[in-house]
Amino acid sequence: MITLSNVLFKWHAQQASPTINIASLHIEQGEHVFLHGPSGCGKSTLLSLLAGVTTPNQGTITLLDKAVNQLSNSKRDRFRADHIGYIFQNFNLLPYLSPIENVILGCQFSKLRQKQALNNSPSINLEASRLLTALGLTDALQHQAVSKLSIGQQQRVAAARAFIGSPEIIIADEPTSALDTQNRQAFVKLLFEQAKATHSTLVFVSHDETLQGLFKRSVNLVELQGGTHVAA
Ligand SMILES: Nc1ncnc2c1ncn2[C@@H]1O[C@H](COP(=O)(O)OP(=O)(O)OP(=O)(O)O)[C@@H](O)[C@H]1O
Repeated sequence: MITLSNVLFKWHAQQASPTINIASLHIEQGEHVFLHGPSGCGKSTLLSLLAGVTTPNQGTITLLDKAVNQLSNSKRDRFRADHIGYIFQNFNLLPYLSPIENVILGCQFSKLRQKQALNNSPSINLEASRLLTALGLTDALQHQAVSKLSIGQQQRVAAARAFIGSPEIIIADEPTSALDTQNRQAFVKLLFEQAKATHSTLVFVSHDETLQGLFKRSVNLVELQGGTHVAA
């Protein structure tokens, strides 16, 4: 569950208008939301607020009944590690590690997620492998260096890393931009399956309007903010 209430955020105090100005946004647990809007309208900024990487100047961001903007930095880091899986645009994988090793990193900083991973499989390694298989990465590919994988295969590794330990919230920032249309749609469907299995909320950012129809709910960030965005 994600709730934003009267959230204002400026990157610089002297900014004339805030980058983020959201009176109200509510996303139910387990909902899959397509977040879109023109370049520069604040999508990545909103994701960093949701992930607690930045905090708003005003307002409240409530995730899973916790007002995360009121937590100390260290508690916010803990909350993020325990409850949020993040799929980055450029995947942020460690190229010299194998897919299995990269996926395990997803729960390295969270005892809670390690425990939850062990609810599914006898070891964290086996759980990483189970997720990679579910996301379509063959066993043979799971043990070689990630740098030898195709972009589409790397994307599956990034997704498995976000899902390990069943975090309640998955944030995906333009994860499909390097793929062709058919593979983008297939990847989104894989994310839906995984998110459904763990009843995770999915916030998916993309410029690609062809993906919008796959989602039950889409949020246009410009409209959400009152339609005031002026292209940078
Ligand atoms: N770290 C930062 N420091 C200062 N300003 C920033 C920073 N990150 C983003 N901005 C500014 O905030 C505004 C929104 O940027 P943001 O990256 O959130 O937009 P976006 O909708 O994700 O764009 P895109 O679709 O091109 O990725 C832009 O004007 C940008 O210059």
